[in-house]
Amino acid sequence: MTQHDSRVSRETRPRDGLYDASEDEATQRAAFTGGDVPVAVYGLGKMGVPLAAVYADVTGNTVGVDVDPSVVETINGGQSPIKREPGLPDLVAEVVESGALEATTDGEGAAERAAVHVLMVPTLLTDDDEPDLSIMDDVVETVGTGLSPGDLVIVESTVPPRTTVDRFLPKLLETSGLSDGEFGVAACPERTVSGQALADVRGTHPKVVGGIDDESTRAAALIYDEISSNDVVTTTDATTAEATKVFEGVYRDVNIAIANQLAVFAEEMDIDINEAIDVANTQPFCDIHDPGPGVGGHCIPVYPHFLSGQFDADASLLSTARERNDDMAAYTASLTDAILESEGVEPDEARVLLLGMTYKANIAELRNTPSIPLARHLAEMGPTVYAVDPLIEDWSALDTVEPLTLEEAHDRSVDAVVLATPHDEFTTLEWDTFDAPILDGRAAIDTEEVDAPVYTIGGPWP
Ligand SMILES: NC(=O)C1=CN([C@@H]2O[C@H](COP(=O)(O)OP(=O)(O)OC[C@H]3O[C@@H](n4cnc5c(N)ncnc54)[C@H](O)[C@@H]3O)[C@@H](O)[C@H]2O)C=CC1
Ligand SMILES: CC(=O)N[C@@H]1[C@@H](OP(=O)(O)OP(=O)(O)OC[C@H]2O[C@@H](n3ccc(=O)[nH]c3=O)[C@H](O)[C@@H]2O)O[C@H](C(=O)O)[C@@H](O)[C@@H]1O
Repeated sequence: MTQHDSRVSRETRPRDGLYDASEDEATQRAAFTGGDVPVAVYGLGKMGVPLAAVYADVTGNTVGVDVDPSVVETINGGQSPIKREPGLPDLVAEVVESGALEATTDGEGAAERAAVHVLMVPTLLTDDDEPDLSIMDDVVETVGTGLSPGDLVIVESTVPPRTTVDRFLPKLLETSGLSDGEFGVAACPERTVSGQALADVRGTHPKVVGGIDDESTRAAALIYDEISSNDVVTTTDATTAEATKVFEGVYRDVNIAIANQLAVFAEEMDIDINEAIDVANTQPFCDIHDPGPGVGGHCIPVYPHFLSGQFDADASLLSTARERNDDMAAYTASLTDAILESEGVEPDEARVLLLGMTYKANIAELRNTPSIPLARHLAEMGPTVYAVDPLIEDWSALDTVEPLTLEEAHDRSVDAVVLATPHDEFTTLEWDTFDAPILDGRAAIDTEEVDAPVYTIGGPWP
C-alpha cells in the first residue's frame, strides 16, 4: 500500500492526528516529519502548489486536492502548473517523484486519510462586493465528512475575521458528527507574495497561528515550526489571526491610496511624486507607497470588503481609499488623453499601445487588474487600444483591446505607449522604436536610455 493509497482511511491510518495527542512533543514532531500524520492541502493554485510542495517536502506524506483535473494531472506528471516561481518546478518534480506529494480531485478520499487539512482555496467577492466564501464552505463540508478525532483543520486562505469560529467550526461539527474538543481548527493565514512563494512559505516572514482553543494553537504552532524556518507568532485566538491578515492588506490598500492621492497633488504642483516619496521615506516614520494605475489581484482590493459591511463600525476611510485606487485607471487614461492632445493627435484617430494586462509584473492573474478599466476608459475616449501581455493566453474577456505580440507591436505605428504592468519582457525594450511618447504607469523605465518623452503618474511633464 503506498502512502497515498486512497484505501488508507481512518481505520488504517498509522496513528491519530496531533490535536490532543498524548505523546511528548518530540514524538509528535517525529510523527509529523516521518509521514505518520498525513496532510491534505485543498486548492492547488498560486499559493496552494508552493504550500503543498513544502508540506510534502517536510512530511513525505501530502495529498493536494483541486477541482481542476488539468492541475491534478500536471502535478502528478511532476510539473508545476504555477510559473515564474523560483525553485518550485524542481521541488514539485522531486516530491512527486519520491511519492511525498500526490494530487487528486477526490476531496472526500483525501479528507478521509488526512489528519491535517489545509484550506488554501479562493475567498473572493460577489458582484455586490460581499465576501464570497462559497468555495471555502464546500471544502469545509468535504473536510467534515472525513474528519477524525485528533485531526487539525488549518485555514490558510484569507477570510473575514470571525469566519473560522462563527462559520467553519459549526459546519465542521455538523458534518463530522464529532464534538467540541475532539478536533482542532486554527487560522494560519498565508502571507506569501507571488514570485517568491517558495521562500515565503519556508519563512521569509514570521508565521501567524491562532486556534479556536489553546490545543489547536499548540498543534498548529508545532506544525509551522517544522514548515517554516522563521518564528511562529501565536495569537490569542483564531479571530485575531484572521484579523492580522486582513489588517495587513487593508494597511496596504489605504497606503497605496495615500500615494495615489499625493500623486494627483504632485501633478498640480508640477513636481515629481517619486522624488518626493523617496525623500519623505528617508525618515523611519514614513513609508509612502508607490502611485500607479490602480490596485489589482484577489487580495489587496478584496480585503477591505472583509471588514466594511461585515461589522457595524464606520468604514468610510476604507471605502474612500478603495475609490481613490479604483479612480486611478480613469486618471491614467486622462493623462494619456492629455499626452495625445499635447502631440496634436485627435483621440478618435489615435492608436495607443497598452503594455501589461495582468495586475502585477510577472504574475499571470487578471482578477481586479487596473489594466482592464484603463483599456476601457481609453477606448471610450476614442483611441484604438492595442495590448501586449506575454503572460495572457486567453484574451476572450479582454474585449476593449486588440491583442498583439511584442513583435507585432514593434511593427505597428502608435501615437502613445502606456506601460501598466512592467513584466520582465518589457524591461529590455528599445523604447524609442515605438517613436511615440510613453506613459510609464509604474515608474519602471530607466529613462537614461530613452529619447522619447517619458511621463509618469504624478511626475512633471517632460
Ligand atoms: N495569491 C496571493 O498572492 C495570495 C493569496 N492568498 C489567499 O489564498 C487564496 C488562494 O489564492 P491563490 O492560490 O492565488 O488562488 P488561485 O486562483 O491561484 O488558485 C485557487 C485554486 O483553487 C482551486 N479550487 C477552486 N475550488 C476548489 C475546491 N472546491 N476544492 C479544491 N480546489 C479548488 C482552483 O482550481 C485553483 O487551482 C486567496 O483567495 C487568498 O485568500 C493569501 C496570500 C497571498
Ligand atoms: C501586505 C502585503 O504586502 N500583502 C502582499 C499582497 O501581495 P499581492 O500579490 O497582492 O501584491 P501587492 O504588491 O500588494 O500589489 C497589489 C496591487 O497593488 C499595486 N501596488 C502595490 C504596491 C504599491 O506601492 N502600489 C501599487 O499600486 C500593485 O501593482 C498590484 O496591482 O497580498 C498578498 C495576499 O494577501 O494575497 C500578501 O500575501 C502579500 O504579502
